[in-house]
Amino acid sequence: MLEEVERWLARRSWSVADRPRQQLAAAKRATGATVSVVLPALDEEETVGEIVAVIRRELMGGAGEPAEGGAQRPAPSGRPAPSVRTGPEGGPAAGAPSAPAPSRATATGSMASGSVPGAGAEEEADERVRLVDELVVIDSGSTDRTAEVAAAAGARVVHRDAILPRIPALPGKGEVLWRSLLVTSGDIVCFVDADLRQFSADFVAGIVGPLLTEPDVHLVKAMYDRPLGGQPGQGGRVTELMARPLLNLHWPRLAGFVQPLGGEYAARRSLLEQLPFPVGYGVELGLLVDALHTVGLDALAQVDVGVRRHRHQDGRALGRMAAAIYRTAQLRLARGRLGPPALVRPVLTQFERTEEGFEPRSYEVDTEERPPMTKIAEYARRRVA
Ligand SMILES: O=c1ccn([C@@H]2O[C@H](COP(=O)(O)OP(=O)(O)O[C@H]3O[C@H](CO)[C@@H](O)[C@H](O)[C@H]3O)[C@@H](O)[C@H]2O)c(=O)[nH]1
Ligand SMILES: O=C(O)[C@H](O)COP(=O)(O)O
Repeated sequence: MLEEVERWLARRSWSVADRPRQQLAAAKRATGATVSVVLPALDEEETVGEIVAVIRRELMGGAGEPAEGGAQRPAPSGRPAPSVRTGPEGGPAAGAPSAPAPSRATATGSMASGSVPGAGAEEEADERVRLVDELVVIDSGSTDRTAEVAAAAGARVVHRDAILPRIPALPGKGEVLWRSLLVTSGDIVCFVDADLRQFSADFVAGIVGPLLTEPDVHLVKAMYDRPLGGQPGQGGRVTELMARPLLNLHWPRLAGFVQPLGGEYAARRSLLEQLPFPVGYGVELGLLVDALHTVGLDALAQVDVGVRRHRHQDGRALGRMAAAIYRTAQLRLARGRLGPPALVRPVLTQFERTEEGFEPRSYEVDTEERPPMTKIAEYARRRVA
């Protein structure tokens, strides 16, 4: 792992528990920033309603329901506490150095020093938590009841074809994220997948938080454990098999992202409006690489929001997703969007959830090649003999 990435992990990886919602609400008032949440949705009638309801209830002042009390909420059990540890490269957890991993206090040091005036914890007891100003579901061409369910739960629903009709919509998730910028107005735009199960409002509060409290942060991705078939850490197959190797080898500065493909991320509109959006599943990798080149690594961050459960696609569908991601990378490489000079010995950094957080473990990538056997003297001699 690059030293720059180790430093970034210590500075720019947090846990949702680091920024209580009341503190975020105060920061939001102090800065006057507005927040839009966008849910791209293609046939998500089973899950979209619950996600909309949770966001409205917990982050939009309850929409008629009792407001959250002024006391800071205790962290529910299972809430992530630590963020990312910068540990030894390639070593097991037991081999961790005695030097302390970046603690939560370290990670939030800039907040503690009051980077946003008025963002202290002493807020009025009856302050409602209004972190989200608008919630929009962009219907990506659903044939099920996604639009009705989302509207009934309280979202504004906009069909992709109703946005910018001058340019006919192309299929794909990136297309609707791009179009969403035209029908939302928040200074901060927060994307959340509509297929999440057991959704927690921490997903939104976690990634919007640093954008409200850290003026130098421009894009924040969620990180989480991703179970698959009941097994922790086994989800995110395209992430592990395609995106992470691509990023490590071509953009090693982005190797510290635990979930580079995750669909939950928030960014300043001022950044998003400058970036091209791949229309399909390449959009996350494309935005990450282009954001790196536009605002630099220190303007990017990640926040641990717990566990992500979602609808899993089958292997063939993931193969098509992987191809789109590879193509997105290829286009950026062709445009000269390269990271620092290739590492002499390329490494792959993976992450493992431990009690302390996500622990990076780096492995050398096989890179040596043997010459054709005809170049080997012993082989030539053997043929003569
Ligand atoms: O044409 C589409 C396809 C998907 N979606 C929505 O986009 C979200 C994510 O799509 P999904 O098929 O569930 O993606 P995953 O298989 O979960 O893929 C992961 O990896 C992708 C590639 O980076 C990301 O886009 C996803 O957010 C991320 O969850 C869901 O709300 C979908 O309804 C659309 O709106 N339009
Ligand atoms: O992000 C990914 O890698 C894909 O969404 C696949 O995720 P899954 O393996 O958890 O289905």
